[in-house]
Amino acid sequence: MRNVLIVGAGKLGKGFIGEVFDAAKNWKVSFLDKDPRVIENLKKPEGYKVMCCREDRTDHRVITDYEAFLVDDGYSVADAAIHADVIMMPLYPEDFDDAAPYLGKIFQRRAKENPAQKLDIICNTNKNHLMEHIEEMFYRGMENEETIAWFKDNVALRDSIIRRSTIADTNYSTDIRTSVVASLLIQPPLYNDLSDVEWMELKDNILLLKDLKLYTINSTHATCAYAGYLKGYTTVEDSIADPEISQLFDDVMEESSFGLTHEFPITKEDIFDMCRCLKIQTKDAIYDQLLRVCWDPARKLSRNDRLTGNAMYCYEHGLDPVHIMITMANAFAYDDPRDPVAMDIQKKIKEQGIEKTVSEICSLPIDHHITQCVAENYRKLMANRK
Ligand SMILES: NC(=O)c1ccc[n+]([C@@H]2O[C@H](COP(=O)([O-])OP(=O)(O)OC[C@H]3O[C@@H](n4cnc5c(N)ncnc54)[C@H](O)[C@@H]3O)[C@@H](O)[C@H]2O)c1
Ligand SMILES: O=P(O)(O)OC[C@@H](O)[C@@H](O)[C@H](O)[C@H](O)CO
Repeated sequence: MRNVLIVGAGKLGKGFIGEVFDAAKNWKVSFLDKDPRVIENLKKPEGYKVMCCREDRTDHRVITDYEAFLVDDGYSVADAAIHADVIMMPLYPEDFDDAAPYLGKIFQRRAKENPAQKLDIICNTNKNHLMEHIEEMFYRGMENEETIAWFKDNVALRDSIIRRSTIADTNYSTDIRTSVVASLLIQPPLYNDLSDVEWMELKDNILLLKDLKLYTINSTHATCAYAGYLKGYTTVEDSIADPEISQLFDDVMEESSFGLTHEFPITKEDIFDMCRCLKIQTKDAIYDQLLRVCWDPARKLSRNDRLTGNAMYCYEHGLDPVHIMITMANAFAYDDPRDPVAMDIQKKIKEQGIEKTVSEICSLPIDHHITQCVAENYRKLMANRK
């Protein structure tokens, strides 16, 4: 048996990563999470359920054979971390600032007790250009140069690209749905062979491909989600069935393709290849929640993320990103009270006005064409919403 430790046992951790390693049979799966509700639920004898929606069939999987650890001061996960062959980290970007130093501390023991076993750490976020920061966060937890030297010689810290949606009502839910249509693309090389784990694929050029994915799959996903929210829909499926939103989706994809093909040495075929999964219909719908896809609009609107980053590539290469800027305005109008970041943006708009808020959240000058157009779109949208 080989050992995988999954750090972050929320929707993706349980519903995608945990499920595929469990299905691979010769892996012992352990989970680590900081939320006591996640661990309490995972420790129940009935385990957790995943509805795996494939193109031709739906598998109803029940996963029971694993260990689950809470992040605690006693480091109860230490043994699992010291003997892991692979550590998967399906976390939000900001969570690495706690999770990596926590593991870094445990690695001080691993470097002494189990130095020869090679380790792969695979990060699972939608944020690009984050790996140097994550590496620094690991070192922050290590108090001596020997552990850092051991880490550099024996650990492959890698990024990945996630191309599937995995849904549940909460991160601690044990009833999860996942769309099984595309592999996890992992930056090579790894020390361990993952070829027995379905949906894991080594892929070169992850840095470029991650921008490509974020600026197509995620920009259109966000487009659909913010427009859908404003029309009162609650799922991606209902939203995309609306002809107006479907047209906006296509228009944003066109603009994204223009920006990417002008910024990078890639072709429309590369984009089509990455986005092939968007065209695959699963036999049963997963009912992807708009709340999850809209979640944290400040990150999604930040300078190098799926909306502003995309709009800037178009702008810099001479195309006015009219439809991406509609989506950006929709994101500023998104005001679901369950989303604290959206609430924070609404407060900023009230206090300092839309232009300053767009400039601040998107890190663009206040007199920039994109700032001005997004603010204008927002004003029109709000006038019609009254
Ligand atoms: N769910 C999806 O469909 C999906 C798809 C693509 C990418 N992603 C990305 O995957 C990551 C996880 O998303 P998710 O939907 O599973 O979120 P989630 O909120 O369901 O799960 C995240 C889990 O991480 C745990 N966590 C946070 N900090 C931790 C720490 N320091 N130590 C241990 N556990 C910690 C949380 O308690 C939570 O249970 C995000 O970066 C997201 O953008 C998700
Ligand atoms: O996870 P986020 O918040 O960055 O983005 C929400 C969704 O767009 C995202 O999770 C997708 O479902 C996923 O990237 C699969 O394409």
